[in-house]
Amino acid sequence: MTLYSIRGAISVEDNKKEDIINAAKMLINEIINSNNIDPSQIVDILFSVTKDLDDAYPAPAIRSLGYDIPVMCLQEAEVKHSLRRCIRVLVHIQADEHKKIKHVYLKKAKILRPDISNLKIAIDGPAGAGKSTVAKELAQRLNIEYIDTGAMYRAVTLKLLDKHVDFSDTDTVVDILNSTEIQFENGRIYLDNKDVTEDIRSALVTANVSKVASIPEVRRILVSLQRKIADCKSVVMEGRDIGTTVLKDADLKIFLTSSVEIRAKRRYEELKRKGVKIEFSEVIEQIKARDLQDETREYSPLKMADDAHLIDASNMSVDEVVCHIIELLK
Ligand SMILES: Nc1ncnc2c1ncn2[C@@H]1O[C@H](COP(=O)(O)OP(=O)(O)OP(=O)(O)O)[C@@H](O)[C@H]1O
Ligand SMILES: Nc1ccn([C@H]2C[C@H](O)[C@@H](COP(=O)(O)O)O2)c(=O)n1
Repeated sequence: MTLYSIRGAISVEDNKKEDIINAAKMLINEIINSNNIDPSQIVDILFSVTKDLDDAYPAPAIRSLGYDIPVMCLQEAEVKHSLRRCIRVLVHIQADEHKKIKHVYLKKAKILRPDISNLKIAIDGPAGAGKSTVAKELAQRLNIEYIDTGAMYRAVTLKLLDKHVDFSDTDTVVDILNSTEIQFENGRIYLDNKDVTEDIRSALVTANVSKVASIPEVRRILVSLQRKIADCKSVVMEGRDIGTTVLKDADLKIFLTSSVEIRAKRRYEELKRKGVKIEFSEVIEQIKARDLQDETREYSPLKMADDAHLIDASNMSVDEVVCHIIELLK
């Protein structure tokens, strides 16, 4: 017999008896199911609750599930800025067989262990809104993966341009896509095993990517790949249709924007820093043209998901935006 410890946590909507009991039940059921436990293997259960949950103890959830297991409830240590309305649990089990333990974090409590909780954050918005800057920083702070879906459309565009493919020749576009490999590694993007991180930012790719991104077959293939990437790990994924199409069930959806003048100014300054010679008027026209094409395409256009949080970052620093998103996660 081996003794195993399983950790878990769940957030509770309101400080109401029913919500507390239901959340505790959901947490225990998920721990049992995802660890393939026979309830007779459970030795004891220790719950802790944050101070703001005082309408009921979570312990009755165990009895209402029909289990006769020793249970204890404690108050969690109060720590500044920590997750509110949260039930944490420690479950001890004894088993003859070897078990690979899965700790379970549900709802907003995923923020307690983003590394293991399949947390999905979707960030959408128009061109130059700061999506990649914010998504990268957020992913780094949460220690989870950052996926730039725009880079995937750019990589496909680069390949089609290199092969001089007519974008309206759908059969050839699909054939090429089906034999294309796109991978992210250490912040770099690889197209058929070649590092194309810089090449996909060229003016030619930028001018053509919206056209390629409006081809339904291209979107279908890339959306499926994006879902596969997010399937078994925590991600911050950014693009144009993440909240509306790719990750409809995301834990948090952000629609990030700024005025078109501010977006153009920031992009213009960025290009100047990189030594690119371009007029401000051209940058603003490019941004407007890309927005128009992304917003008006027939298939999966850029739009805010109904359940997304709107953030206008016109007067916010990157740090302010990231901190605001972390607060929304709690
Ligand atoms: N809140 C902010 N304050 C100041 N500068 C910002 C802010 N957010 C982003 N930037 C700057 O604006 C520029 C555009 O940001 P970024 O490339 O992240 O936008 P994006 O939405 O990913 O753009 P695209 O859709 O074209 O890929 C960058 O130079 C970035 O450093
Ligand atoms: N999920 C996505 C991501 C990107 N696109 C399109 C829209 C852009 O014009 C282009 C490049 O994106 P960027 O690198 O500028 O973020 O790709 C999309 O349609 N859907």
